[in-house]
Formats: sequence, structure tokens, C-alpha cells
Amino acid sequence: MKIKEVQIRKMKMTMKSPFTTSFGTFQDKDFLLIEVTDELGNSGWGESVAFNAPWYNEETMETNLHMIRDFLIPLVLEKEISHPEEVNDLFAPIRKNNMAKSAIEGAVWDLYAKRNKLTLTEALGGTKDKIDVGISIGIHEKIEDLVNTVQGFLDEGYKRIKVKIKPGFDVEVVRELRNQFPDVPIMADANSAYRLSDVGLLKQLDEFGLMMIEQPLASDDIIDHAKLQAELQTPICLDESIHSLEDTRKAVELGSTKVINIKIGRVGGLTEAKKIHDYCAEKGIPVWCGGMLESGIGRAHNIALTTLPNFVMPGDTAGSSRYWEEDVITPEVVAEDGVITVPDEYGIGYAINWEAMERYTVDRWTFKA
Ligand SMILES: O=C(O)CCC(=O)c1ccccc1C(=O)O
Ligand SMILES: [Mg+2]
Repeated sequence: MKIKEVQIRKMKMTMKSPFTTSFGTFQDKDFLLIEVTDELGNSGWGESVAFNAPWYNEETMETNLHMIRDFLIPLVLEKEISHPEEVNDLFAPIRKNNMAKSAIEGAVWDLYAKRNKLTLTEALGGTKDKIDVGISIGIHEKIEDLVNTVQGFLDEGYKRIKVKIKPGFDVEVVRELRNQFPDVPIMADANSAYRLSDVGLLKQLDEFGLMMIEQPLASDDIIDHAKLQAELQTPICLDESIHSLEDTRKAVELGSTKVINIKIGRVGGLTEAKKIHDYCAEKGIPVWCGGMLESGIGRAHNIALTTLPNFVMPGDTAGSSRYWEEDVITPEVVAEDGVITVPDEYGIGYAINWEAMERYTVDRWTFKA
């Protein structure tokens, strides 16, 4: 197939409620959507998960716009691509900028699946028709408010509770949650808020039987995480530190991580995500799919990825209604009793809600050969 046209849409959506992590609060989401069109008129969609500010990683919506427009689109336009795995090779001359690459690569996967009358799940080799999902809950000023929020999501049926922690909002919070919810699978995500010297404090979390602690130490570290894991009973799960299969291999070999959170954008696309999945399956490392507060487009990609067999733990892919008054896809993603039914339409499996799509679009650019 040949990519004849690429369109970038700049989107502006506002989440129903603010989401606070150790590095800042999100509510307004400005992000990019990509639509690629082939010579037969088929189209595929991808989402850039870069945020407005470079808090989670160094990319932003604006750096992604620059990379996509000035470097990545020229590498795919008019190229003969027989399989989306080739997009990685086309992008190889460009260093990093994984979220920008992933936005286009994801669109090419959707296009490829639709053109070949496959679901994205089938194109990836996924094996599930339903996936279990958990929910990620931001930092709340008051522990009692957090307890109420957790109870609400448990009532909706989410299979696992992830809470954000940071220094000063950690041991007591987890203790209270464990008291209130003795049997619920709970995990904590620190988003790199601690140093190895906090080992004493982090060890105090061991008594609460957390499923795992996500990214306790620096986003560029795998050495100190290995030292920390040797001291902790709670399994460490790396998020920010993993950008590729190579990073995964090194972290697993060092013993820095016992679980991996795979985010498609962070690793540069579905092809690399699948490679990480396959490697972890071989090594007996369970994986789950992380989230970046995506719109329905990115969410649909996450669902398809999660159908691969070694996604054995509930991910952060909650239903659309957890984030948005109205999503850009139809039907919206629905989590019923913590289970999402994998769509059976071709490609990402959801149609565009054009009315919402246009309403949330603030700018757009079209590129042709
Ligand atoms: O619901 C989601 O999409 C996941 C939310 C989440 O935990 C998160 C949100 C923004 C930035 C980083 C993270 C994270 O997984 O670390
Ligand atoms: Mg995380």
C-alpha cells in the first residue's frame, strides 16, 4: 500500500475531573490525532499521547507536531509499505521522539488492518475477545475523598485499583486503603518521586501486599531500581524507564523490574510494544497496558494490544466515561464489571464520532506528495 495523504488534527478536550500525579495535575488535554489515507481511499487513525508539558517525558504536543510535520511524514508519504512493521525501519534515522513516531505508526496499523479486512486485534495476533481492566486514580488532598473515589470505581466493577503516591502521600494512604479494602488488588504508582535513599520508607509498603509499585525511582534509571528491588518484597513495575525492547532486556537482566507497564507511545509504536510483549512472555515477566488519558483513538489501540496473551494483569484502559463527557469514537469504550468487549469491526473497531471530532478539533494540516 502507499500512503497518499496524512492529516494532523490538533485537538482540545477537557477531562471531567482533574487527574493529579506526583509531577502535576492534568485536566485540559491538547493532543494530536493522525489520519493516514492510502491510494484506495482507506484511512487509519493514530493518537499522539504526548502531553502539553514535558513532565512525564521530554516530548510535548508541540514537539510532536514539529517531528511529525517536518521529519516523520516525509519518511512515509508515497512509500510502498507492505506491512506496518516496516514503519519502524523508515523512522530509524530519527532518534527517540517515540510518541511522535507511534502516532503515525498506529495510524498505519489501523489502515493496514482495514485494507486487509482484519480487526487490529487480528492484525496484531491478539487472542482475547474480552479484556480485564483496572483504574488509575490520582492524588486526592484528603484520604477520605480518595476512599470514596475508590469505592465508586469498585462499585463500577474495575478489577484493580492503582493509586498515585508521592512523598507525604504514601504509607498512610496505602495503609488506609488496605484497611478499607482488605481483599482488593491494589498497586501504587510513584511516577519517579523517590530516590534510592528512600528505601526505608518504601520497605514500609511491603506489609500491605500491593500487587506492585510502579516506577518508584528516576525516569532514566534502571540501576537503582535493581538495588531497590533487592530490598523490597513488593514487585517493581517499570513505566517511564522503558522505551524499547533493549531497555526491557537490560532491566529484566539486571533485576530492576518484575512486571512491565507497556505504553504504545512511550515505546514508539505497536511493533515495538509487541516485541516487548513477546520477550516478556518468553522470560516469564507479566505485562499490562498503561494509559495516557487517551481519547477513544488511543484507547482503541490499547484495547487491541491488550488482547495479546501475556497481558495477564488488568491495565489502565478504563471506559471513555471515566475521562470524557463525549468521546471522539462511536460507540464509546465501555467497561462493564471491569471488562471491555473487544470490538469486531475492522481496524481499531470503533467509528469516528464526526460531530464530536469536529467540535474538539482546533487546527488541522493536510500533507500530500
Ligand atoms: O487512566 C490512564 O490513562 C492512566 C493514568 C496514569 O496513570 C497516568 C496518567 C498520566 C501520566 C502518567 C500516568 C502513568 O501511568 O504513570
Ligand atoms: Mg505510571
